[in-house]
Amino acid sequence: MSTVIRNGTIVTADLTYEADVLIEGRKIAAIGPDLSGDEVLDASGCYVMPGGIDPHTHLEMPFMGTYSSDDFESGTRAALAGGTTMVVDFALPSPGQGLLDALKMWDNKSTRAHCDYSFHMAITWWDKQVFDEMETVVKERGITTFKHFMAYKGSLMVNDDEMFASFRRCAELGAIPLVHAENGDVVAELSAKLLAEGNNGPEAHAYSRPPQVEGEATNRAIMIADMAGVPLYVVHVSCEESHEAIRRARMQGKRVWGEPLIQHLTLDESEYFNADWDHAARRVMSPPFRNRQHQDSLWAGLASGSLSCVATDHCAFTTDQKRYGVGDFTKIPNGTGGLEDRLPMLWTYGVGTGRITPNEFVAVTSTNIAKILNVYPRKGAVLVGADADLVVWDPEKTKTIAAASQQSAIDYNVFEDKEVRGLPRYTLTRGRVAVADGEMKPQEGWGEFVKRPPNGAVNKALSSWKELTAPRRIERAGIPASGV
Ligand SMILES: NC(=O)NCCC(=O)O
Ligand SMILES: [Zn+2]
Ligand SMILES: [Zn+2]
Repeated sequence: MSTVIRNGTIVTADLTYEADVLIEGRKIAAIGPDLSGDEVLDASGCYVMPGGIDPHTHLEMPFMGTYSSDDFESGTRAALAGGTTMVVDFALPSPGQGLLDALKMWDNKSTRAHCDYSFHMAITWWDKQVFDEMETVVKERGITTFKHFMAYKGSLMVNDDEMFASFRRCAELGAIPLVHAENGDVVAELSAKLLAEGNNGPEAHAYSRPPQVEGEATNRAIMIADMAGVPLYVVHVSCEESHEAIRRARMQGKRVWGEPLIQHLTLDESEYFNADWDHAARRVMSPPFRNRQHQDSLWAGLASGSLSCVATDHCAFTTDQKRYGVGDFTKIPNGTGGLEDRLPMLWTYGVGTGRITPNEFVAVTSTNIAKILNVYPRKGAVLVGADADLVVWDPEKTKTIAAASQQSAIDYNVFEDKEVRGLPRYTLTRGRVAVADGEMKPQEGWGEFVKRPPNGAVNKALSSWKELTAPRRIERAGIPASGV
């Protein structure tokens, strides 16, 4: 069975050109003029792009006394509806739980996925078992990224000594550490003070996490990674202070990537001042939404290349779940949705306004992360031999975002009423048409786990450089090396 995508304009991270795409089975078999196949998809007036890769989701995540409400079934269905064909979720051991044990739980949940997926592994505690199991996670399971929470004191947070030890282990294994960069100690102090002063509404969540807590933690993680000799990926960069630390590090030759979210790019802190408690609480996430200046900084980072990937951190809680925090903002489950809306929102507010080009759009939604995760060009590419994870993008198609018509299982949408221009005409997952003109054709269980090889090009280059510039003993006549 073959499929040909006809009459479209291919847009990749570096090229725009007219050609047909022939798919045989799960792969792209040919690219060129006048191709034919058993099934024809008309792409007239459309762009043919690599499907989106969302590197940051929390599907059915146990968190703050509950579970996020989108699981791998509804979450990946939402992804495909919006043109995303691969998600990377976080396997999260509870403190004291082994990494391999936690992975079994994520293996079970993910059997329902409609599109391909991979995992990051979180390091939530530290001892010899974790150190040892990291090797199996990388070498046998093909999971080469390890997340560290510098916030959520008392639950997921790790301290600097644990982070340094884990970063060094990542360096040895050719893996990449990720950080949620907020100073958890300061957040805990500020939260207690705000509550004591009677500030218990959702807006106090934002007051408890000012940009400084993010800037400080980002800079600290960058320096720790540099001392450990490992690249670093900073998730959900929301403010200039954090972006500044990343920008500076990159200019110094440090290997650091920053990931803003579509929510921080397009929604601002005024959401928390809404008189409706539910409206504000539904938007509580960490880091919180910021002001216009921070948003401008993030957009500039995407255009200039100092920020690399746009994600969602999709972690969706219903209104009822958010209400656990009535009277105490620290109990509002942290997280927002966005899987279905990331591409249309970024196209509308990024390409539609001229802040980024269509090629930059492909880079930040797909190709850059495929390279960072070392799965390029199998994913993130329109090339012969690549997986046929594709989106046929209609730049003129419009809709008004509404919870009533979304795939996500929750009862609201943080982008409610936003008008978007630019939507999938078709979404293909490994050659299978999962969305056709707004009609969903999902297949539960179609999604496959994507194993990733360690030691990508950046890890290799950085370890060579660190080895070359490592401190060396000065030989002195009559002084033995052992010190005896
Ligand atoms: N971001 C957020 O508020 N919730 C999801 C967990 C995390 O990434 O911190
Ligand atoms: Zn986080
Ligand atoms: Zn997250």
